[in-house]
Amino acid sequence: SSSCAVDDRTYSTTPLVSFLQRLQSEALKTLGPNSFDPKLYVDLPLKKDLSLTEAAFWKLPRVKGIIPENYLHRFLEAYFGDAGEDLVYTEPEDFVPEPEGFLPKVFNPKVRAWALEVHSLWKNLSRRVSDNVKSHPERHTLLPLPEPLIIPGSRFREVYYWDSYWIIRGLLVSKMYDTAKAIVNNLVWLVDAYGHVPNGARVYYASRSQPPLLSSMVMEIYTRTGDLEFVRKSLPSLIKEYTFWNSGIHKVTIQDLHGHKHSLSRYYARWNKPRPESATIDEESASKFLNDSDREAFFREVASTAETGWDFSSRWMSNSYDLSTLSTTSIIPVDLNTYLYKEELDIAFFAQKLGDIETYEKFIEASNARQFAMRSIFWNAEMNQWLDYWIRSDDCEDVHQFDVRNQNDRIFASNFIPIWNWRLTSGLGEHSVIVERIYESFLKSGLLQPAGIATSVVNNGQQWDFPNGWSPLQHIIIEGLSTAGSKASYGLAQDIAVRWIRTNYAAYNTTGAMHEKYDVEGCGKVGGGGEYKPQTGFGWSNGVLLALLEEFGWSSDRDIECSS
Ligand SMILES: OC[C@H]1O[C@H](O[C@H]2O[C@H](CO)[C@@H](O)[C@H](O)[C@H]2O)[C@H](O)[C@@H](O)[C@@H]1O
Repeated sequence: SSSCAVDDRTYSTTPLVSFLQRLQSEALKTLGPNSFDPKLYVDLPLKKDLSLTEAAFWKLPRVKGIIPENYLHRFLEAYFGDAGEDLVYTEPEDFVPEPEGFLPKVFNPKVRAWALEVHSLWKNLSRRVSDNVKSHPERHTLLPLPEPLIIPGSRFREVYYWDSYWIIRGLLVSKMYDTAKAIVNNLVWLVDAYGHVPNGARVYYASRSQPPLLSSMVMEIYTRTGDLEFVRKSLPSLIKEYTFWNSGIHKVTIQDLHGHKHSLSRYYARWNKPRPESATIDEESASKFLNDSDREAFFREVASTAETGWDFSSRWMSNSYDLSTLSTTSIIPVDLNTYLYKEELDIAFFAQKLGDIETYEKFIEASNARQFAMRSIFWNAEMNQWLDYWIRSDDCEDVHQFDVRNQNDRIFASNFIPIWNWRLTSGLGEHSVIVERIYESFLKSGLLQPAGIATSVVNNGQQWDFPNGWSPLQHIIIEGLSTAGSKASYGLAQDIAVRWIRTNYAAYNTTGAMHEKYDVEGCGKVGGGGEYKPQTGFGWSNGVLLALLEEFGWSSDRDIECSS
């Protein structure tokens, strides 16, 4: 990690989070590591004031420094509600069992019945913040979002930033426009409160964000509903969020070989301690660091990696098999800049619709500059992929000098994320030729597997690596391939969608659930690896499934079962 002097101010933690983290660490000593989920403890709502709770905690007996299990259980019961209790179930008002015009291209009766079941899962995932949080915010780590919301599911019992984009894509297929707008209104509320959208709607997530897709959410909703008033209300927050990503520690300047200076963005959390939701794990991972400043630098990389949404992945490690080599803050990521490019175009579009020509022109100019920057810094014409750029850890200049050897030529699904917006290929050559090259490069990459697109080609046990496939990455690449304007790449998009839908279906039949991630080596296999047990529910997988079924349909004579 970098030893350069940077603005390393961090968020301060709250007394409640510090206490719950202490409880988490004591609970681990009592209960042991088997099936221990550290996040549970920082999600516990207090029944009484913190001072009373803390006083009772310190009075608990300890045997050889450990709280006996029966005492711990009694204490938890007396002083805390259940994790997740501060969110209450609420039936979405715009839910109907079979919306009019639902999935008109899905004819196969089995697939239709299943899609309707997945559609009905929105009801399971629908919540609102309980009144207790509003009356006693200091007893909860949950943030008091004003409107109804949809959670990813299982241990992810609160709103997540980038998950919400695919949840909204699915809600739009389900014609649940009000629920989709409520999600955006909540995120806008968060931008107004924090200046950015936190990773998730818990106070312990506030020091970092997640991949910025807020403008994309507004765009999808606008495209479906034409609601310009909704755009007008959201636009100031989109601009505020844009500033967060393009200033201060998130902004990096790099000079190319022709002397052009480019501004690009990176992930960078304002946090240099263990992540509260995984503090026991982070403490353990940091045990090899002997001095405080190395530990702090490592914790900063861990939190910044959580900001990427890809936590954790060899993509952020200089040694693919060693988590302690995380270097996220020294990496300029292809996907983040693709999302920001889109944000610039979206803001320009909205501003033009609203007659704000000055903002329109400013954001068109910004998008042109980022397009040029991405072409100059990320594009690799030999591989026909966009590669993350690594800033050397000893390069402390304000302006970094481009060196092609600092492009990371390892293979990740993110190397193809820019195809989500084909305007990013302008200046690279004739469109049809570039499409063909990228298409070939993707086919040769090793990412395409029997059940979908792998996240990387390295199997190191991390969850954002091989053999896991994640719905958001399938969706972006499929959408990119399908909009390239080439028959072959549309065919490939459809082929990947069919593989993904089949694997989701097979796993749903055997497990009764939609999953957070899948193992793409074989049809019907669910994902694994990482620091927590695989989760079900699952917001973004449901959203992507519905969006793919809407785009590609399913004919009555196409089998849904895994093909042998
Ligand atoms: O508790 C560990 C980490 O869990 C989250 O990350 C994973 O789940 C999120 C919700 O589906 C998803 O947005 C993220 O991409 C996943 O890696 C959380 O976002 C992390 O910040 C947290 O440390």
